[in-house]
Parts: sequence; C-alpha cells; structure tokens
Amino acid sequence: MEERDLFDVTIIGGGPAGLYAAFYSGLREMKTKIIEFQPFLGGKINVYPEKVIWDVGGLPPTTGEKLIEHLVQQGTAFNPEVVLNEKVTGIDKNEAGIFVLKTASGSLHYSRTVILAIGSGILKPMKLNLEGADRFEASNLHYTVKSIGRFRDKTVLIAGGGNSAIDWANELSEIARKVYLTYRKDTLKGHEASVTKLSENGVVCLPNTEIVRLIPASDEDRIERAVLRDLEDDSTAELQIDDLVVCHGYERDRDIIDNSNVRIEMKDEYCVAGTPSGETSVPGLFAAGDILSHEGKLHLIAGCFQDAANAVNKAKQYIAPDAPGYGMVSSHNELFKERNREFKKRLFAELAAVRE
Ligand SMILES: Cc1cc2nc3c(=O)[nH]c(=O)nc-3n(C[C@H](O)[C@H](O)[C@H](O)COP(=O)(O)OP(=O)(O)OC[C@H]3O[C@@H](n4cnc5c(N)ncnc54)[C@H](O)[C@@H]3O)c2cc1C
Repeated sequence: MEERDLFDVTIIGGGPAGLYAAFYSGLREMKTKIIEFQPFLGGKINVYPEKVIWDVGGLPPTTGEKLIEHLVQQGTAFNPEVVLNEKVTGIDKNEAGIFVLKTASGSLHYSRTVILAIGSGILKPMKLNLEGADRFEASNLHYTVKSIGRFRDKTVLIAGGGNSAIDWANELSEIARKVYLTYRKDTLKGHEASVTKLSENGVVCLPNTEIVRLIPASDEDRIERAVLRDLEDDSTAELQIDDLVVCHGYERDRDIIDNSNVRIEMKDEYCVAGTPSGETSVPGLFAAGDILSHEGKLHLIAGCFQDAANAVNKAKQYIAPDAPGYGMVSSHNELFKERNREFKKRLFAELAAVRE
C-alpha cells in the first residue's frame, strides 16, 4: 500500500448519513473516501424521488430528487474520492491498525478510520410471489414509484399494509382516477394520520385480501386485471387496473457485517449497537444513520446529520487525540472564507441586476 492509497476516513454508503459525513470530514480536513454500491449517490431517497419531504430542518417541502441534489452538492464540497458501483463485502484491521476494506470487485481500500453508513444495507424489493409476474415489470408492475405523473387519471392497485404503501396511496390519490389498497391483515401498520387520510382521499381499502393472479391484456405485455382473494371467505373478485404498485418491503443484504473479521456488535438483526457519538464495539470504526442504534436515535434524515457529525468528530480524535471535539462552525471557519467571498460577489451582482 502506498501512502497516497491511505485515507483518514472511508465512509461506506452514500446516503444522507454518508454524504453529510463526507462534508463534515472535509470540514475537519480529513482525507475522505465514500464507497457506494449503487451507480448513484443519495441512498434510500432514490426509492422516492418524487415524494415531497416535509421534515428536514431548515428546508421547505422538497422532493426527494431535489434533496438528493442538495445532499450531493454539500457532500462533495471538499472533493472526497467517490467510488460508485462498488460493494464492500468485509472489513479487516491489519497488524498496523489500518482498516482494509474488501470489495466485490476484488479491490482493497485502506483507511485509518471507517464510518459505516449503510442504512438498511443494500435494498432489493420483495417481489410479488406469482409465477410469471416479472414479465410485467417492463410495463405496469412497479416496485418503486419513479414518476408520479404516469399515474395521472389511472386506476391503480397498491399492494402492502405498511407506511410505504399507505404513503403512495395518499400521494397517488391526488392525481389517479381511483386508488385501491390491498393488504392481508385486518389493519394497516402505518402512521395514524396517514391512515386517516386514506379515507379522506377516497382510497378504497381492501383488508384481508391478497392478489392471487394477474390477467394480461390481449397483447400479453400488460396487466389488465388483478384477481383478489378474500382471505376470510376464500371468495375471489377481479379488478380492472391500469397499474399495480407492490410495496411488500425490501430484502436487506448485510453481508458486510457477517463477513467482517472485526467483530461488530449488533443491537438486533438490523442495527449496529453504538453510542450517541457513533462509537461501535470496534475502535476506529464508527456508524451513522439508519444502521446505528443508540439511546435517542432518530430514524429520519434529520437524525442522520447529527450522527454523521458525531461519528466524524470521533474519527478525527481517533487519529489525532488532541484535535478539538468538533469542527469550527461554518460562519467562523477559515475553510469557507474564499467561498463566502465568491458567494457574496454573486449575491451582490444579482441584487445590482434586479435594481437595473
Ligand atoms: C418510502 C420511504 C419514505 C421515507 N420518507 C422519509 C421522510 O419523509 N423524511 C425522513 O426524514 N425520512 C424518510 N425516510 C427515511 C430515510 O430515507 C432514511 O432515514 C435515510 O435515507 C437513512 O439514510 P442513511 O444514509 O442512513 O441510509 P440509506 O439512505 O439507506 O443509504 C445507505 C447507502 O449505503 C449503501 N450501501 C449499503 N451497503 C453497502 C455496501 N456493503 N457497500 C457499499 N454501499 C453500501 C446503499 O446502497 C445506500 O445507498 C423514508 C424512507 C422510505 C423507505
């Protein structure tokens, strides 16, 4: 390994936690790398690019797509090295105390510290368990909603009883002709306010039902009707639909945890046990965002930011024990002086143009 290959911090995962960690580690003048499995940054928000997000501090209601744009702009402000399309498969620590990250492509990455920001792991949507259903994925069977506009004036069947299905039912009801929601249980498992909104929005809820067959249109390429079974009396009914959205959750690939030679203590099946400062059972390895569990954890985008800054501060002190506990706020930070000057110049030019 050459010195130039060694990073102060390597962040695994390029979602909100990873991106904010990259920004903050730049602020703390650490040589930073992000490794992301997907060919793009933004993490789970890519699952809901058109959803309007209301609960990120300091931002008016913003679409997922716009928020990703802001996060990436901020996260790359200090030019971290960004490696996309790369799955980290395991973490080792060598005799010199350097972390060695193994990847699916066979390359190795060396780092003094690591921040695990893998969210819920690599997500793969749970597919509809019906033979031949996959052939409709190119037409009107969806596992994510990429563009709300395509559902305008359509009859949409949504399958699933969790928050994601409920949110989409409410969201699509504003533009679709009709929205049906089918779920196997008696009740929905979602936020109370969102469940209440379903009836206000005219969504037809079909509890205790499941899809048992998809009937194609004459061209065989599109679903024309879905056959639903009533689980209480076994009767069936056909529903004519334009689109089917399946929200049955995700399989999570967390091989990285199981295949690592460092022993990462877990809180449960899903989360790493950590402190509110992002420390884990492995010295030098920190965690942030949805993967981290601690007392007071907020599983929201807003929660990612504090986790990320805390993890970076701890990583900084791991490398340089005498370094201050946190970075200088941006208004007093030397690193921003030149950028502030440029910003002010642009603002003044804009104001002058308005006056003219
Ligand atoms: C439908 C839906 C709606 C939501 N709405 C809101 C909302 O309105 N407001 C809100 O605050 N929160 C919302 N959330 C939650 C929010 O998206 C998460 O809290 C947030 O994305 C967590 O960020 P993260 O960076 O911890 O993880 P993620 O966003 O999951 O990012 C983790 C990244 O790590 C990558 N990764 C995983 N494993 C590896 C590996 N081995 N190697 C390389 N890369 C890897 C993944 O590909 C992913 O890009 C919503 C979530 C969903 C599913």
